[in-house]
Amino acid sequence: MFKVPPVPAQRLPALLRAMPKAELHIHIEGSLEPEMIFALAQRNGVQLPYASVEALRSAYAFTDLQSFLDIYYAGASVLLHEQDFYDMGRAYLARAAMDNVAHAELFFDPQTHTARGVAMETVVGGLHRACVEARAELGISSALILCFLRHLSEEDAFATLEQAQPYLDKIIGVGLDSSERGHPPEKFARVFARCRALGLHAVAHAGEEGPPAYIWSALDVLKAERIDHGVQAVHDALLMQRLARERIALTVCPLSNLKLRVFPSLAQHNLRQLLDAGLAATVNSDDPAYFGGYINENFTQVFAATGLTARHAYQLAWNSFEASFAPEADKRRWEHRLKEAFDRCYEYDS
Ligand code: HPA
Ligand SMILES: [Zn+2]
Repeated sequence: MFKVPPVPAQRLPALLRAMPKAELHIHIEGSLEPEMIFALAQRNGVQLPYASVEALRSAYAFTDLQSFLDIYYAGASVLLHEQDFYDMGRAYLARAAMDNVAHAELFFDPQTHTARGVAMETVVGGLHRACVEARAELGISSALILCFLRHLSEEDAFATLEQAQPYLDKIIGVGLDSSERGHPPEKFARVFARCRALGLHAVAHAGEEGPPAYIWSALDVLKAERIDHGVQAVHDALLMQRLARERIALTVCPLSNLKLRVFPSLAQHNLRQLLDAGLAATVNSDDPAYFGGYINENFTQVFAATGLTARHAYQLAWNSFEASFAPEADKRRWEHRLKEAFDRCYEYDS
């Protein structure tokens, strides 16, 4: 293992920003900034229940996951055309490249769009074009993960998979998101089995607000390869041992957890506990336009609040590459760049 050099505390934020990293938990609809929501509403003739960008932004005061989801789905209603999905994806990838994201795996929620009459082809086509062009023009690698909305039925999820069949070459995997409580992973056992048989990777949100039992069933029933959030695992010692032993990555989202009141303050976030227990945790932004920061902001704020060190930073970035679904050769290249960033750490200014 690479020996992480000592990094003076004042240089740590600059190192966090400069180090290459992968983002594995970003809902692309959650990257829609209020300005873009208004611009798309105007372009598409969609009426919004907010008078201005400021009025919309001031509605971003959440008390839990559901209070966020209500406004998040309303924001996504301005997306109608292939170009809209392209613009949204491209804007996120440009922003992520500025944060030295080498690779991003983008969640998208097709049911939010197909329910409004938008075709699957429009959604996947626009997002895929953004990924292809961003790689060529910005050098950022990316991939798409189709998420099923867990508050909807198994039947609806199967219909969505059916609609996605012609575009499976543009999708690396499936996920499970939306309202967690009352919608356990086992509700989607058969859909996930079908997806895995089709060669798709599987991930699932579990243990954000829901109990450790949902993490167990995401692993055992859905065969999820990563757990999105997973922070409630600390309440189950046996589960913690399993996650550590099997190196199952948790895609942790500190600012999301703060804004949705999963933790009362960032200082009380359990990221350090997860890392120190040997879990393959990563840092991600979840829905950056809604939660007050992109990935680097998540890194710098959670490090400042919890006293994480350069050794943790290296581990988090390394975990993000290891846990990604990218080709092994890409992972090795990014991990080499990561080491170089740490070797140059004396160059970074606070
Ligand atoms: O954090 C989240 N949890 C569940 N569903 C979501 N959809 C967007 N963000 C989230
Ligand atoms: Zn999420």
